[in-house]
Amino acid sequence: MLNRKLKDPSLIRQKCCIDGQWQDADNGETIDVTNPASGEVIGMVPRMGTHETRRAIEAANLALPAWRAKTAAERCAVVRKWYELLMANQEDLATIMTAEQGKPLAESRAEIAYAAAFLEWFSEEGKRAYGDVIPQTNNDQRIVVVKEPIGVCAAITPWNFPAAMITRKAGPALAVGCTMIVKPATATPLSALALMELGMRAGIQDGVLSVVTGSSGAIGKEITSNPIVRKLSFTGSTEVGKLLMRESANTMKKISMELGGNAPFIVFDDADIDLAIQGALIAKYRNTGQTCVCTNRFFVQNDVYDKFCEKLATAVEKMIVGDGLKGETQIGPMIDMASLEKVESHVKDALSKGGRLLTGGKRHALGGTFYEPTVIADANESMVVAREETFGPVSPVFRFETEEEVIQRANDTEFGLAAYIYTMHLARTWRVSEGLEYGMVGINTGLISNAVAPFGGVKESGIGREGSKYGIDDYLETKYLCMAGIQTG
Ligand SMILES: NC(=O)C1=CN([C@@H]2O[C@H](COP(=O)(O)OP(=O)(O)OC[C@H]3O[C@@H](n4cnc5c(N)ncnc54)[C@H](OP(=O)(O)O)[C@@H]3O)[C@@H](O)[C@H]2O)C=CC1
Ligand SMILES: O=C(O)CCCC(=O)O
Repeated sequence: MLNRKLKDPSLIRQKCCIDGQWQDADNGETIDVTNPASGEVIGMVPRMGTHETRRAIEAANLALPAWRAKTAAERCAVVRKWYELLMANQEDLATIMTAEQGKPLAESRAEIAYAAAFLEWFSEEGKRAYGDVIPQTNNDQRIVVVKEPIGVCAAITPWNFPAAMITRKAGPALAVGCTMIVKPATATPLSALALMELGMRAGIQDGVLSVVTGSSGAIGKEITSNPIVRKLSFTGSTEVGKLLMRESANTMKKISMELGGNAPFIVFDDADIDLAIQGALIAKYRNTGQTCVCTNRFFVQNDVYDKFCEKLATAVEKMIVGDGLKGETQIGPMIDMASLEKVESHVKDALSKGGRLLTGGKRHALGGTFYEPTVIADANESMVVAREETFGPVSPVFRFETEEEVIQRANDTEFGLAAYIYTMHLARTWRVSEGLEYGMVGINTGLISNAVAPFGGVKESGIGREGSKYGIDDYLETKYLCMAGIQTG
């Protein structure tokens, strides 16, 4: 039983919070929440739809005037308190996350700290939504620019980061005076509801934040069609992102999209290979390969190709697969059977097109949705893994000869989220970083995520930036005040 593992079992909420009230679905329907490591049902949440979502939106609209009228310091104190409560409950929140998502407990703890860091950062940055005074072109006028909260916002979030993707959106929204409705992924609602519970304890007022679980189609349609919602922030697949963008066009919402990737990880001959292996393990196998910034394609230069493949396979072979709640686990289960089957099909395709299996390559003996961490050498561009995001623990390793060639191959995708390069050559670092059509480039590191840095992609990987000082802009409107009559008044 999950609640027996928690210091504070009241963090497990199985109702949604709308307008400060914990509620069931109008028709009483529920959805089971399962542990992907065991298949065990660990809870149930309401299957809400259009009407409940509309009520949450209306409550957010009613709560907006009072929330935006508070001073930035007052709002930011609440967000800061929320941060403190996340950290005070880190262990319980991590346990809930691992139970419903599967990632190793150490990664869940790290995600709670990462999620909390967004609240801490925006509780400070929210006080700095500065405007401007622009030098006038006519002495009778003053040109003043003010920043205002955009209004009622909505967040639709994925299962792979059940806490951080919520705080990365709700933190800036609430800090600058917006209100928000969150629709978490159906696979991981308990983390979202636990965050909501802590948000209420922190003093978030009724209606300022609501969490609605249930039918993604119905909730999504209400969010995108309702004119009250002025902004939608989405993290998830490119396919759903495009659909939501199309649906939002009619009401001309401001949009942030954080979508899929096809990250290249480029290792040059002059790289520190051991450092590159360390980075590769993080950039590829974190969250069992299920992050949008996970490496999808390794490109390794000729002279170090064999050495890199051998070292990577040796390190990957040692990774411990198992239930994330067990302390030693490094690779948890895939989120569901469909994800496992996608990984299987990518591996099968790669091996049928000349890939050389160095380790892994099949379902793990533990059964369920566990898959062996895998390394495939001699990858080539005819393989599906070259084009599609695998979203699983598979490393295809491509060989390259020249810098120009690898930049061109790395950019040969519709995606442009994260890229990684390993080289000790300073001028090359600049050339390659500038040549890569990606929103983020890790240089001699496999871990780029940081609340103080701008996270986001180019091309079909999305629109907008989250985290950092840039992440606040998406929740603000710029208003221009033209003040005349200065000389005559
Ligand atoms: N960029 C990223 O970080 C992520 C990328 N992905 C990629 O997408 C693939 C599929 O994963 P999946 O979880 O299905 O991703 P989705 O894009 O389907 O899910 C992300 C969120 O969108 C919701 N959603 C799904 N369909 C709709 C809709 N029609 N209207 C409104 N909301 C909707 C989901 O709800 P619900 O859970 O209820 O379906 C979830 O809350 C992965 O294998 C991976 O390749 C997935 C997650 C994150
Ligand atoms: O994978 C994702 O859905 C985005 C979050 C990843 C990160 O912030 O590191």
